Amino acid sequence: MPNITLSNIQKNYGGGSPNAVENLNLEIGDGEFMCLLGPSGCGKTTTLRMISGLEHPTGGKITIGNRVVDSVTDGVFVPPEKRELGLVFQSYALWPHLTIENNVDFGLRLRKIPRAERESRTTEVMEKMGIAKYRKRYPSELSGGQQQRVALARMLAVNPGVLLLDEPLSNLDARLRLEMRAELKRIHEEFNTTIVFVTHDQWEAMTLATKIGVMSDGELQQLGTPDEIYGAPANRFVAEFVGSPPINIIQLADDETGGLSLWAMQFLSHRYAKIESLGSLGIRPETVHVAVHEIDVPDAAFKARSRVTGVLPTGGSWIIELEVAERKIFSVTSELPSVKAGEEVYFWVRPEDLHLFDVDGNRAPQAELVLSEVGLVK
Ligand SMILES: Nc1ncnc2c1ncn2[C@@H]1O[C@H](COP(=O)(O)OP(=O)(O)OP(=O)(O)O)[C@@H](O)[C@H]1O
Repeated sequence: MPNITLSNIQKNYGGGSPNAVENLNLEIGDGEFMCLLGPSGCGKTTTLRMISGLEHPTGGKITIGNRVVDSVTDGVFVPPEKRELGLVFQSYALWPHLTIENNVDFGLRLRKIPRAERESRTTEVMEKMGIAKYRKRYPSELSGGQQQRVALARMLAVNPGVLLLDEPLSNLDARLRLEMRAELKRIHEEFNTTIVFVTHDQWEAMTLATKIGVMSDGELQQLGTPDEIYGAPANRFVAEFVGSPPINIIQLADDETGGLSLWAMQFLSHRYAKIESLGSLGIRPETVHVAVHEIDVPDAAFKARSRVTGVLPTGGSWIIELEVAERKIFSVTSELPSVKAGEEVYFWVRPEDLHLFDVDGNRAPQAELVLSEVGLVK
């Protein structure tokens, strides 16, 4: 199955608008489940449509396998139907006048596949997708989730090497979404298909992807595995976009934020000499520990005295809201908290759990390394 390579891809829709996609370089490997993740308007759909050939880039080159399918400088453009890709968009239009079986069969007919082969292929895919029992029904007689599965089956029947999916689960309720996510993951494993999936839903991306490309304002912010994106965000945008509840950010070198910023700077300057190059400190809520007594806090930890202002059950876990020097810090725990609103406590964080960003908001890995090494030495 082919690799897809985007080199310096740019897209401008004209009319004086800014570039919808800017200097995008992306390599999608064989068998990859790549999620393009980002807020509304960041250029995800435009990118997917350029891969499919539904949209023309205004700069750069796209290669699928060994074939250049788009090259602005060389004037190459391969139309969508010649790219051998499967497409499913938010609205997964099925043919209303055709039965489910004929909808699934549709692409095979177009390709003039012999009847016996068509029948066996259609049956196989419908059985795998759990829709064989609806084969004689019409789309209007199925639920949204069932129709979604028919749309996927129709695509899988022609066995495309690559599936391009644009928010294909956005119309489903929470339970069906979950089921369909599991279904997609299964399809990916079973059919060994390369999948490019567009979503603004971080959970969807984290649960499905082998690689995530986080986009903002037409630019790729980070490309990495879900663990890399979550555990080592390349900049503050990625850190704040991924994670729920969101990462706590403490702005450094800003006297007006008061005590917490100052304590953070003191803590960091004891361990990391070049404090002036740092701009902010990020702390994921699940790494914020709460202790009633100072003695329970490890020596090397970053700690601050705080007050519990709320304990919020979320079903299976709790968010503890803490206030320190007029700032809110959120902690998440899966164990029933022993603290109550109004109590004075310490919150503490292991040095290796601190995310450091420079003044431009980019991750400062060297500083983190120094910090965690020094931090562990008592
Ligand atoms: N056909 C078009 N003509 C002009 N501008 C467009 C067109 N399609 C998209 N844009 C603009 O390009 C930018 C990127 O849009 P795109 O649809 O790729 O974003 P997205 O990340 O997929 O957003 P969403 O999640 O809302 O679908 C936006 O500013 C959008 O307004």
